[in-house]
Amino acid sequence: MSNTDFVLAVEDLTVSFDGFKAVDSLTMYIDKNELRVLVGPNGAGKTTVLDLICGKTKSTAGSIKFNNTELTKLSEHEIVRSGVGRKFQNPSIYENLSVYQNLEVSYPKGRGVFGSLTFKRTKEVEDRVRKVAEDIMLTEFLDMESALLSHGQKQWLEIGMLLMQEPELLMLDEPVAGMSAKERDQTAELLNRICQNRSVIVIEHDMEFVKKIAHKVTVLHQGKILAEGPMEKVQADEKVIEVYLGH
Ligand SMILES: Nc1ncnc2c1ncn2[C@@H]1O[C@H](COP(=O)(O)OP(=O)(O)OP(=O)(O)O)[C@@H](O)[C@H]1O
Repeated sequence: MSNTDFVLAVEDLTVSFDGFKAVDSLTMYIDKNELRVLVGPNGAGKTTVLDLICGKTKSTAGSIKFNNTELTKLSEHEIVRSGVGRKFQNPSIYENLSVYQNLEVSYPKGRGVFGSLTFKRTKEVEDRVRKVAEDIMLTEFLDMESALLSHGQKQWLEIGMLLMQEPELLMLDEPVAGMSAKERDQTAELLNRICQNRSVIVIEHDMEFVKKIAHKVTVLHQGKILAEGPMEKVQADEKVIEVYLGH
């Protein structure tokens, strides 16, 4: 299979911090419309992998190809523009704006100083806002000030703000942290819905949640892949059991 069959092809990716390899010769391929979950004990390198993909951290060696474009040579900004969206753990929404406005300002043309000055609410933007609001279950809250949303709804809004840019690859770091059981179920449905049109990489510790969303799971340990495959296979893997039970 050539690299062009994958949305994302990570090959021999390594990053050293003062000689310590946080990610060590990692090779991983993500398919179109795949939902991949990265799991692993604390310090395994999960966040660093996402930092490398979005350009926040520069690699020491190796390659990251997104639709066959080499990302390791691009700036964070260029990576976003090429179609990679990243959500960090803490929501960064504009609390004093309505849900509608938060989505609206995230529309690519409305971005930047020049963009916001010349920005007009067009039908295209409005249609996108409404579609995204539906995807993130916030249609009824479009006019509400975002500060008044629940913690879970704020997380969904931030996912929505990323969806406004129609990323082909979306990366989420522990999206259900702090959510209620019901919100977790709803988030699983949300993710299953949005990966129909894009690839998604999620870092997650909650194994019940992982089971509900993962097409495939990659287990990281000390910067390397310990196991990879469907959840049932990975859960039964002796190396994985060993690492998780800490023997
Ligand atoms: N900028 C940095 N400088 C030095 N060391 C770093 C840096 N970023 C990460 N590390 C180290 O790399 C290792 C991997 O960290 P990382 O945050 O990627 O792990 P993780 O799997 O996401 O863990 P957690 O589940 O706790 O978030 C850790 O030992 C961490 O201390």
